[in-house]
Amino acid sequence: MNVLSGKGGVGKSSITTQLALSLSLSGHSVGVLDVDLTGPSMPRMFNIEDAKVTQAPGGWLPVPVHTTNSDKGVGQLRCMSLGFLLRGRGDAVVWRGPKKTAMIRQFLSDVLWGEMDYLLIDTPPGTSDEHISLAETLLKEARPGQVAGAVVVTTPQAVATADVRKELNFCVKTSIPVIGVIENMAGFVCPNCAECTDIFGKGGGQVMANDFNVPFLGRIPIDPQFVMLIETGQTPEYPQGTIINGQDFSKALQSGSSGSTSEVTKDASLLAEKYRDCSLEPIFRKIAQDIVTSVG
Ligand SMILES: Nc1ncnc2c1ncn2[C@@H]1O[C@H](COP(=O)(O)OP(=O)(O)OP(=O)(O)O)[C@@H](O)[C@H]1O
Ligand code: SF4
Repeated sequence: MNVLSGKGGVGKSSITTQLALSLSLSGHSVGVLDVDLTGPSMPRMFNIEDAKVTQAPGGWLPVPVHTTNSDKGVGQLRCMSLGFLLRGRGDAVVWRGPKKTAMIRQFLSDVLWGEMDYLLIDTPPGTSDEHISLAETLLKEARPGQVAGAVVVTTPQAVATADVRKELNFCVKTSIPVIGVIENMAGFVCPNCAECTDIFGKGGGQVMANDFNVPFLGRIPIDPQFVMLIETGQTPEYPQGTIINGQDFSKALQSGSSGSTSEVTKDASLLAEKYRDCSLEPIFRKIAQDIVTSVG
């Protein structure tokens, strides 16, 4: 599935990482392909910036992020990003359209994913060359039923939703099925009392989903602890008595996990363990389950 938005900074990459973690923690084999060639952020978000991609006969081997063993099965998460091929962290890609298109084609055809239940593709904002190339290649090379579709991310305000409407029109024009719309940054979770306030308004995502007759997958609030987790890999720490969506997160922190039955194997990234202590985890888990049900 493809995570898209017409607007930058709405949280596509963060949502891609969290959906990928939710899916792998529930026993699926997941690949994450970062085709944001001008600003690849997956290596940073998964805390695997120093990893190197290995060239094997027949293609590139993606970077393993983590493996989980649970009653639901063995979940694996692997990632491929241009970021691994750039020499330094700050290096930027200044290629023109045809070179970008060629690289995306190569990413889609030359990565040896192995067994995989879901491939999540994180795209740059807009409806640029990358998107058209990606849509064309995906639709041309996929077997019937293999392209699940696009998850479109928006924020609640009107401006974001206007840009995101263009993205939905793009999906209609290029015949990419839309799995659903996610409204991110929907309200702010206060770090003191966990009260959620709708600072950017409310409901733009739901209205847009209704207008395009596509499913609305859910609202994700702003949680400063989530920024810490994503940007620095730091464990979320909620004050005593923090109840979010009916779950006591301060208690979860004391016990070291939020009650999930799955165990992270020794080689697993700490990120997966920390992720389970974040208030947004139950929301992402529900959205991931709904996506699995909808795409099969
Ligand atoms: N629900 C949320 N709560 C708190 N912070 C968030 C949330 N969603 C995203 N962020 C933060 O917002 C910033 C932008 O998010 P992200 O990089 O995922 O957006 P993007 O749409 O992928 O951006 P780009 O258009 O640059 O690719 C990041 O610092 C991220 O940690
Ligand atoms: S939500 Fe409550 S605790 Fe949080 S900043 Fe506002 S008044 Fe203070």
